[in-house]
Amino acid sequence: MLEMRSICWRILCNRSFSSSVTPNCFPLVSLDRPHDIWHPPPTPHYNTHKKTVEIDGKSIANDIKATLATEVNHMKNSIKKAPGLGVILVGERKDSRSFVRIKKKACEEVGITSVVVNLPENCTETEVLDAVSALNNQESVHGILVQLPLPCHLSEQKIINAVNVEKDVDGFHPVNVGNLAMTGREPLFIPCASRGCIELLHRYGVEIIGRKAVVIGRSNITGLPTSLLLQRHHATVSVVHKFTKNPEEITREADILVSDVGVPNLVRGHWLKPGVVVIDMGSTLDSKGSHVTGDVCYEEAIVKASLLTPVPGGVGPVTISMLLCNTVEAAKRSYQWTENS
Ligand SMILES: NC(=O)C1=CN([C@@H]2O[C@H](COP(=O)(O)OP(=O)(O)OC[C@H]3O[C@@H](n4cnc5c(N)ncnc54)[C@H](OP(=O)(O)O)[C@@H]3O)[C@@H](O)[C@H]2O)C=CC1
Ligand SMILES: Nc1nc(=O)c2c([nH]1)NC[C@@H]1CN(c3ccc(C(=O)N[C@@H](CCC(=O)O)C(=O)O)cc3)C=[N+]21
Repeated sequence: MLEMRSICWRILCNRSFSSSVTPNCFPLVSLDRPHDIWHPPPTPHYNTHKKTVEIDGKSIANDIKATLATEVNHMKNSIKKAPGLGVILVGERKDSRSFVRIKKKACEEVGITSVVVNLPENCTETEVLDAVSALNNQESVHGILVQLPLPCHLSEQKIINAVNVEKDVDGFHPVNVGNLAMTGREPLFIPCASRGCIELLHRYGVEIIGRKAVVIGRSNITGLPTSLLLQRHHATVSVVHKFTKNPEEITREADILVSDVGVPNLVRGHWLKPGVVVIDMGSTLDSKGSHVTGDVCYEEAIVKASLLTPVPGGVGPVTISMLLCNTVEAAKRSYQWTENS
């Protein structure tokens, strides 16, 4: 038996948690706290047969969504309010439209109200800022997401800065990122893909403390927050980017490898140490918009890694469920409502 306490779970349930090690029964895991360091089971279930285990992100996401649906239902019965997500989508990019569709459907599944503001590709920055401001002021909207990337003529920086920090469910506002980076500070929201990555590691019994983690990519939305969050969970983190020389020499050292690049098959078998845990966050949609590919060469990784996320069906669905968590947490904070109130 392992005892695992997480702030997030305590907020959800106001009790500590004890469970046997199965991937589908873990509580949600949030940031580390001095007294909430999670200790892994002595014999992780995933590598007992020395065979690579594929991480089932879909079933974890379903599990999280079921928990959230119950909670949202309680909230509706108790205060007659539902959590609300506002999404701003600019332009016609196929991948962005597809991601927004997925997010909207996931909201429906758990009872979160969602509103999508569609703006044309050639809209002005003022129009986007006005849309952000309208959502900031809308009481029924607790979370705001501006789908990225934005067309080049719009300042992503200005627009993200305009989102109310308390509604920043993407966790991209500099105040939230700064608080994630600084020891002793707590962001209101952790970026969904990074939070999803830690969630998967915890649910599969992967020890993070003291392990060597390598993150490929350093973008504001995935690589950077993932490396910060892994550090907060006490991994020793190296970051690889476009200018890194001989990246495979660095990745071969990794106990945990996270790839956040968007280049299919960048990570080859000889980049991996035998037994490594691989989290493939890459998600590249083909030109027809029908097939998504990760960064890791799956056929080569499956014979080297101990644990591997597939694409699709790995970290992607968990990222979406983390967005739902962040939105429910935002609504709870806004109404000062807990399961026990
Ligand atoms: N599954 C999920 O939940 C999510 C998936 N994604 C996916 O993750 C991927 C990355 O997204 P995003 O971070 O927005 O992309 P960006 O293009 O913003 O960032 C890519 C990063 O990869 C680095 N990079 C590019 N080429 C190489 C290379 N050859 N070797 C090493 N590093 C390289 C860049 O380095 P440099 O900084 O030097 O330019 C940069 O830091 C995309 O496929 C996206 O769809 C994103 C969010 C969530
Ligand atoms: N403001 C903002 N927030 C984001 O979180 C954000 C963003 N902009 N821009 C783009 C990236 C990308 N991203 C993904 C989320 C889910 C999947 C996902 O669910 N993928 C499925 C497959 C999806 C499919 O089949 O099309 C899977 O891996 O199984 C992928 C990628 C979030 N992003």
